[in-house]
Amino acid sequence: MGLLVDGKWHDKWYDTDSTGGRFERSAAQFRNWIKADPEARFPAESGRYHLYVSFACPWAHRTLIMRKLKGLEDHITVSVVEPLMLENGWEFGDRPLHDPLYDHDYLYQLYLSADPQYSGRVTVPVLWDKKQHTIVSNESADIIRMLNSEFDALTGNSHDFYPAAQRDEIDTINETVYDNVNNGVYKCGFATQQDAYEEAFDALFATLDVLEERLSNQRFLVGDRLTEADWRLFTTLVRFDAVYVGHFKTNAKRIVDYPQLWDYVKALYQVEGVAETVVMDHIKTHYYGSHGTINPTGIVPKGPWLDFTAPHQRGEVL
Ligand SMILES: N[C@@H](CCC(=O)N[C@@H](CS)C(=O)NCC(=O)O)C(=O)O
Repeated sequence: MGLLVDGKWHDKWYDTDSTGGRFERSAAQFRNWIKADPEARFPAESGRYHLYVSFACPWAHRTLIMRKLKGLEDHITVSVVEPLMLENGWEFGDRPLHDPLYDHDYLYQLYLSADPQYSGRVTVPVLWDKKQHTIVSNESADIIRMLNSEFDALTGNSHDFYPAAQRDEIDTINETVYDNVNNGVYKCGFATQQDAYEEAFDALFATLDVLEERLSNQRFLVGDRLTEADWRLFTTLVRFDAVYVGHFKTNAKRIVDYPQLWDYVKALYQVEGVAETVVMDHIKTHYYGSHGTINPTGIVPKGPWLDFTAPHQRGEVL
């Protein structure tokens, strides 16, 4: 685990000394947009863009799901890094976990080719432009919106996961889910002081209780149709019992203990194409094996046994 400073790699864990033991996620720095407009700097074109992801990462996972649901598999190529993130950060390996574009050993080399003086964390997902050899975006929240709308003319796929009429509601729920759940589990797991951990833990379970209640009255987070808000929540829920409960100490309850949330996560898992984006082996190997300060032995627990394919009650989903 490390970061680049003025173009040089440093092997360094997150700094929580200056924040009272609290983990604070830094903002993504490449924030360009692919546009449907052919005159744009990054126009939507088939075969031009590549997604670098980790199967372990919940943020990258959103982009894989959106690529799948928007029928973009023939238009945007993808490659997957090694599950372990160690002293050199994300690494490429032997096929199929190699870098198919440049044969780099480490993801930070890709960041350096986009910006030789880059300072910051080297994160997945990365949306890469093969034509200009640069990073379009390393912010998953932006990437899923581009995939949702900008390639529709190419694919003819008009599923809209961010419909105009629901945007305010989606943005509002996203904010709570991001702070307290998506990032909330990391705030628990990476806290280095008791009060910082407990604060994040309380906010996480208070929010899960609210979501459980909300899902007892409606099928999805925003009314009756699936939106990006659901996919953003899903990638955390699907990792929760297998990883966060133990590794990040988020153990007040498991997702299987919440009847609505468990039903909901199964329903989303069973949407066509989604199951193959959930690679539990990479997920468990990554978390338990990459964070030496949290799990020094690197032992990966064998359980739990979760059946996301069991029947659910949420009706037809997509
Ligand atoms: N804001 C980014 C966050 C991505 C992120 O933090 N990814 C993690 C993997 S789950 C990562 O690559 N971390 C490496 C690091 O922090 O050094 C997004 O949503 O795309």
